[in-house]
Amino acid sequence: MVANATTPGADSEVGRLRSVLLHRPGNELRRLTPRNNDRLLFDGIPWVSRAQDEHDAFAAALRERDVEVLYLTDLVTEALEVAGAREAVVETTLTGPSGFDLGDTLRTYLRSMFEDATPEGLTQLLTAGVRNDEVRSGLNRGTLVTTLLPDDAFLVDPLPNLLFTRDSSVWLRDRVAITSLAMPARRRESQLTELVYHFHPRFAGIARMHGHQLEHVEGGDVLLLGPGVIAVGVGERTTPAGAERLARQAFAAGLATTVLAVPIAQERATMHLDTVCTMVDVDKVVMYPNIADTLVAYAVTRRDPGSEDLVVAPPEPFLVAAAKAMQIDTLHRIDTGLDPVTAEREQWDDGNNTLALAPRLAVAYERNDGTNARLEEAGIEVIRIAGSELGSGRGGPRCMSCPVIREPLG
Ligand SMILES: NC(=O)NCCC[C@H](N)C(=O)O
Repeated sequence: MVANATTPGADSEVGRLRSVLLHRPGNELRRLTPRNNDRLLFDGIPWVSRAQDEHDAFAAALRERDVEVLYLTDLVTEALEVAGAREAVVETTLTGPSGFDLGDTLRTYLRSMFEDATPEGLTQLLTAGVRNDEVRSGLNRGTLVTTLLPDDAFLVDPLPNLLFTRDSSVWLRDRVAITSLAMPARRRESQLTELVYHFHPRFAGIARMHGHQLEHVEGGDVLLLGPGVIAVGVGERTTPAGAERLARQAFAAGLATTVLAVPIAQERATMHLDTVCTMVDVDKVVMYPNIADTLVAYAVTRRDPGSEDLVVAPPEPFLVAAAKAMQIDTLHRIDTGLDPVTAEREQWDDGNNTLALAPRLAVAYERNDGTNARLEEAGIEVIRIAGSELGSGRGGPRCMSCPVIREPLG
């Protein structure tokens, strides 16, 4: 089954976007302070109401182009109404690695707090987290844990990076892969996407793959280059083992014939493949030129249909390997900037991180003048959005969106 206007699924980066999952920034951003922002993966302290305005304008630009906007927190709240959902998420939040530092008394207290909350209230607790000083007064005698932890210790971490819905799930044709996020500050995010895709009635019967407890894969590293061709960045966030398992699963489910494993430098500027390269047309990418000549891909295929054995080809220049796998003559590259300094500045500000709404129609941050001009010279219509506050988390329009329905390319 391939996506049509109503069936969830996406099999390309540029097919007409019909439905998208976003997260409107909320109280979880109000948790950021100069002492925790590095650990929580923000480069500064965003002005929250302005970030919300910018995000609302992003959502409005999508709706104007007939894209349905789904909000993650609405889906979580609705999923929590379904029998079994609350118990499942309370368990994954308070036990196992996420609840390791709580101790039994506090865990019991938080469990009853979570069980008594309304669905909206529980969504708030799960997204904005819980600070020590918020519960200490409610506990009669306190616990050793609440007594010894500082006031501002998080008993349940806030999730400011929920803003980047791209990373915690990814649709591959008619299946959704629940990802496994590498950074401790983001690991709980895919407990929420798991909750939504498991329990929300809208996704009943949808096949799920990968899994939040498996090897690390993040959606920002996964690019659906064309029918049957998936590129997977391998670096800070997606491990070689994560890419290998995703490739195996994609082959087994008939979702791909070639997976391109693309090593990227393990550093913040290149945390995901979509920070250096996104598609803006069926045969065009906007790409960070400073690495364009050194980026390589290892084409991974199956030895033969039905076989578990993978064949890994020697590395080739990324654009060459991609064009070959996509069976096109050339995958054209539009550079982020003409000179290396502009290119580096605009790559940092997510000039490469565009969201295609259709072939040759892309949403981009307005601040990247050079890149946007070059996109337009290349025949791409650019929908500019403000991102001064949104960008403080280091992610652009692609990072902030998870396509749920894209029409197949005609
Ligand atoms: N796909 C993306 O590149 N997402 C951006 C994620 C930014 C977030 N602050 C992070 O460090 O994970």
